Amino acid sequence: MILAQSQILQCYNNFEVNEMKPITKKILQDTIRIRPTQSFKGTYGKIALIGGNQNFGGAIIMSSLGAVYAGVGLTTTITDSSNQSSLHNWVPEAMYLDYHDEPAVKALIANMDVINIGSGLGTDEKSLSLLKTVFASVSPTQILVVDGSAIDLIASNNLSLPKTKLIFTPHQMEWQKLSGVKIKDQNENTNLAAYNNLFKQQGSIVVVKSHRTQVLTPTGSFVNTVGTPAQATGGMGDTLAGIIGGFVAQFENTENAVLAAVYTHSAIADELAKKQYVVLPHQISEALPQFMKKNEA
Ligand SMILES: NC(=O)C1=CN([C@@H]2O[C@H](COP(=O)(O)OP(=O)(O)OC[C@H]3O[C@@H](n4cnc5c(N)ncnc54)[C@H](O)[C@@H]3O)[C@@H](O)[C@H]2O)[C@@H](O)CC1
Ligand SMILES: Nc1ncnc2c1ncn2[C@@H]1O[C@H](COP(=O)(O)OP(=O)(O)O)[C@@H](O)[C@H]1O
Ligand SMILES: [Mg+2]
Repeated sequence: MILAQSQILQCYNNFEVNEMKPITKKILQDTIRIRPTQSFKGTYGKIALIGGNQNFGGAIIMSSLGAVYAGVGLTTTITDSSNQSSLHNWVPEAMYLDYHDEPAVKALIANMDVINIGSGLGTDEKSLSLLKTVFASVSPTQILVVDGSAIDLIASNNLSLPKTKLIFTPHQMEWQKLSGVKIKDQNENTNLAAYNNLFKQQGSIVVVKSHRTQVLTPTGSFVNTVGTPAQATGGMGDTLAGIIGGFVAQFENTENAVLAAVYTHSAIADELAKKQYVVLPHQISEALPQFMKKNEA
């Protein structure tokens, strides 16, 4: 069978559309900016991170560490009161608010550039109520990073999504719940098809985490080229969510900021894994300022 030229072009175009582009080191120089002399903490964004129930306090602490060490100007951690002193031991730069005080939560998030929700949030009634409050409060100009338990809650309660800039960070099981694509069937084509059906139109970004994380955006799809099994430890995704929040709060192009955060998280792990059997999430955060300095442009 001989294809007409227009059909060949169509095949080529389809191929181009489905081919995921590699995320490489170049994304760092496209994203991480030398800081202007005339700036102050307000220049680098305000973030609130919501999560960490009595059992999963570590998750929101690791996430907060990621955001602060990524350089966001002001960070507030909204969590269960049992986590307050550990939070301040680990990261005194972060402010604290009790997540049971929903009127105060509403008032605070109104002033944020970025809100992260879900790391260690849990899936009980309290968690659901908080998620609904946040969904009802966010505005279209804010960025909402949705991780962990918040993804489970959306899927199991079939929640409708708020009209804001959404970034989802599911691991493969969470992506299965959110998209309906079973883990065994997840690949570049099925993930992209589900993304196009469910998330593309509203302009959301989805970070499907795995040993080679995919980033699906309205303008293209990308696959990470770095990362190590030394990262396979609890809290690694919580940390990534914090770094993503920190990058999108500071850097202008949201899509590039997400790609740069995904690359940075794994590239630091690769570096540490040259000398360590396992890389701990907090070590990645602590290495961020030096890594970002080396790669600013
Ligand atoms: N120190 C802490 O406080 C931690 C809290 N965490 C929080 O705990 C909550 C539940 O987390 P998870 O749903 O990850 O943990 P779970 O262990 O509750 O659930 C994950 C389930 O998905 C399955 N699964 C299949 N493929 C997977 C993949 N590629 N990656 C991960 N799981 C896969 C697992 O076998 C498991 O059954 C989240 O809010 C999370 O943020 C976790 O991040 C772990 C550390
Ligand atoms: N074998 C691996 N190679 C590279 N990266 C990995 C590997 N295993 C896990 N990761 C990374 O670790 C993180 C795990 O995320 P997640 O399961 O949400 O962790 P948690 O919820 O415990 O913080 C993701 O960023 C994923 O890409
Ligand atoms: Mg997770």
